[in-house]
Formats: sequence, C-alpha cells, structure tokens
Amino acid sequence: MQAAPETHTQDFLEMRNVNVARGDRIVLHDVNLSIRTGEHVAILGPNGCGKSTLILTMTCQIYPMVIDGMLVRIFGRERWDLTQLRKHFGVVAADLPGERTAVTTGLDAVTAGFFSASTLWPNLHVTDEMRERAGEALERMEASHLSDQLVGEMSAGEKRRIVIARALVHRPQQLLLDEPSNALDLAAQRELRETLRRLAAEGTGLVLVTHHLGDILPEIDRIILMRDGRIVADGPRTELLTEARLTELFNAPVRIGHDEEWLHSW
Ligand SMILES: Nc1ncnc2c1ncn2[C@@H]1O[C@H](COP(=O)(O)OP(=O)(O)OP(=O)(O)O)[C@@H](O)[C@H]1O
Repeated sequence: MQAAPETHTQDFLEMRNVNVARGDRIVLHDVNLSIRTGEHVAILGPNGCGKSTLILTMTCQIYPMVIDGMLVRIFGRERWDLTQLRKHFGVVAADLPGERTAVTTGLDAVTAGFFSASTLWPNLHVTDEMRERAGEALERMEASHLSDQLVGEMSAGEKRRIVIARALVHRPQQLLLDEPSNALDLAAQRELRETLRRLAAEGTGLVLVTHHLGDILPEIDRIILMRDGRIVADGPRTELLTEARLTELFNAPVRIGHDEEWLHSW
C-alpha cells in the first residue's frame, strides 16, 4: 500500500533576517525566504556560497545569530522539540550514516531511520508499525527487492534509494536533498530523477541543492540563486536558468542545452 504524505496547512518555512556564523565567519547574510509546504525549489550557487548551511539551518542543525527581527518558523512554529521536528520532513544526506554492522540489510537501514541511527542496534525498540512503514517506504522507492540485501553489498544507486527511503519513513511532505546525484553513474542518476519525479507527483515537496542542471526536474519551477552567503535571485526557472544569469552567478561562461523539459550545462 502506498502511503500518502502527511499534510500540513502551514508553510514549510519562513525565514526573516537570518544570519549564520560558522567558525569565526558569517557565512549566511540576511536571508529572507518562504517556502510553501509541497513546493519544489532548487538552490544553485558556486562552491562555498552557503547552500548546505542554508539547508542545515532549515533542519535546525545550525542556528542563526540572535538579532532583532530574526525569525525561523518551520511548519508554523518557531520552537520545536527536535525529535518531533524530524518527523515532519525528510533529509536526504549524501550517504548512509557511517557505522553499521556487517549484517545490516536494506530494511534494517531504513527502519533505523526512525531513530536517526545507522543500524538497528540491540537497544532500539522496533515496533511492528515501524517495520511496516519502513517496508512501505521501500515500496515507494520501488526498492522492496533490496529489503534483505546487505547494505555493504549494494551499488551506489541502490544505496541512494535506501537513503531516500530512510528519509520517507515518517511520510514527510517536504524532502530536503543536498547534491543527491553526487557520485552516481549515468544509470543511477536517471533512476534518481525518476524516483524524485514520482515523489513530486505524489505530493512530496522537494528542496534540492545541486550543481547539475540535469537534476532540476521539470516539476521544479522555483529557483534560488546564491552567492557569497546571500540569496541574489529567487524566481521562476524560465527567468533564472539562463546562460546570462548563470554566467554572471558563476563568473565563468556557462552554456545551457535543452532536451524537451530538461536542461544540461557545460
Ligand atoms: N564546519 C565548518 N566550520 C567553519 N566553516 C565552515 C564549516 N562548514 C562550512 N564552512 C564555511 O561556510 C561557507 C559555506 O559553506 P557551505 O558548505 O554552506 O557552502 P556550499 O554552497 O554548500 O558549498 P559546496 O557547493 O562546495 O558544497 C564556506 O565558506 C565554508 O568554508
């Protein structure tokens, strides 16, 4: 059975006057941003411009500087118990979390997502409902056949499906993905795009950080361009995904090719 995402009537995100320091430097400056629940957004910008920091701020893994007028509201609330908040969106990390046993299967790795753990350590209390929902998440990723396969023996593309399934166990309505196609071969990139399109069609909002225009699904209509820790443009793809805008953003010549609704750059 396919699980529908949980529905939220509140905006996924509202940020006002957000400044974030890392180390002894301010790396996000005066960010103002709203994202509706279920909205699809791609964030682009040169290395080090603050994209991952912005995602970490959205997921409350990093906190902004406390200044007058600063606001971060997630699903309508400024204060969250983090364990509760994690149930409301899914975060697709670059890889599965590090430590696991030699016998961690696909189903174990996905079920461990309920505990933000790398595997099902003996002290974790796994309920039948958790196993069932982990099975549903694998099904949604068309990855049920990976349930019993050892994670250590999976290909990069197969592991990426497991990583996304983990992020889906709480049936989130918003999924945050930071460079999801990194290290994937051409077939696995294609699989990933098809997977994300399916999730988008089911109503899961995608917030995607990427360096590859090919990752920007036709469903993603809103583009945010960042440079030097600032949002420098926020608007429709037709206006922002142009050679002129990207050449200016990356300070280097960017050429864009079109293949129906898809773009690629070189
Ligand atoms: N743990 C850290 N401690 C101190 N500074 C950091 C840390 N992580 C990142 N930074 C700095 O914060 C700035 C923004 O980094 P961030 O990772 O958000 O950029 P990014 O746009 O995601 O880059 P990339 O495209 O290379 O992944 C960079 O100048 C980086 O050097």
